[in-house]
Amino acid sequence: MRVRLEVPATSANLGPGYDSYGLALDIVDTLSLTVHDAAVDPHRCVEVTGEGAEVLPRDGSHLIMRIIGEVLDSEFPAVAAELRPRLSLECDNRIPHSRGLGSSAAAVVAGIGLAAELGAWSTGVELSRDRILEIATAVEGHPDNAAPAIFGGLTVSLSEPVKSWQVPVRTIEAVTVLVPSFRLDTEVARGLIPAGIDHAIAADNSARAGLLVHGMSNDSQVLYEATRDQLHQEFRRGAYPESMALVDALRADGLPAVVSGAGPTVLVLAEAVPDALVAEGFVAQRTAIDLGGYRVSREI
Ligand SMILES: Nc1ncnc2c1ncn2[C@@H]1O[C@H](COP(=O)(O)OP(=O)(O)O)[C@@H](O)[C@H]1O
Ligand SMILES: N[C@@H](CCOP(=O)(O)O)C(=O)O
Repeated sequence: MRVRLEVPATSANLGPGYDSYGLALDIVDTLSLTVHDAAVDPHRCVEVTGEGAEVLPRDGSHLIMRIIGEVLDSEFPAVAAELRPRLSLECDNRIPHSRGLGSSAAAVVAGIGLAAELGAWSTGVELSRDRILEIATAVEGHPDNAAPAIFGGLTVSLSEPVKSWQVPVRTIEAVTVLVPSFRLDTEVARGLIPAGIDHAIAADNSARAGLLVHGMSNDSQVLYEATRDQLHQEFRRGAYPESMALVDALRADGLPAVVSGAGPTVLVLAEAVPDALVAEGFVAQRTAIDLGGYRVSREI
């Protein structure tokens, strides 16, 4: 028995929607989980091609394998001990790591989705996508990447209680990501956010977050005003100065540019960016919006 799963990259925040807004992108990791007849070598149960192939572990400490094991234990305890030693995983990774494109959320969602499919096959019990979001949010600490990876499109999510809604995207079909070669660990970037925030800033961000929904659904002309943020990007400027310089230059040219997630990738809510504006060290890529979230299928 084999389960195949494709999971999209995601861009969180979109400017004003810190820890709540996210967009699924057509940059996809493909995973294949095999259930063998007998136990496999636990030190060599994972194969990786593409992003991270040189550094990711090949044993049960691999993030996706670890999540599969934890979800089998917690959600499908009757079959977990019998299944876990017989699993091997193949990963074909396309989502860049530590660039603000939701690679860790994609890995976590993939692990839960694979475990859910395996659990359903062996017990008949289905995990809903809402439950998968709850589990992924508990692991990630925020729902904004996991929600679009699960449901697709543009999502607005709450952390308490964990809940997410899809917002129809009608004004744009694709966006541009400008991906640098340098990395920033999301945990490090989260450590730069202050605990409290000025009331006027919160009010301004709230207005722009509402406007962003209007911009994505009805009127792309408002996307420039809608994407200004004061909740997170400025506090992190010192951690990604090149990205903020690029955001500033793109915005000076009238483009709705923001830092993607915790950075350092820059996201522009437009299908193209003039070549002259692409700063050295960044690679511009047009990417369609993924509308369905992760896809899973069984091969028996
Ligand atoms: N497909 C994957 N398989 C295994 N580990 C992964 C995968 N994707 C991400 N990770 C882990 O997550 C780390 C990146 O997480 P993070 O700093 O949150 O960045 P991102 O913004 O890309 O989510 C990687 O260095 C790696 O340890
Ligand atoms: N809201 C989070 C989003 C992190 O996204 P990632 O793709 O950088 O992991 C934050 O801004 O910290």
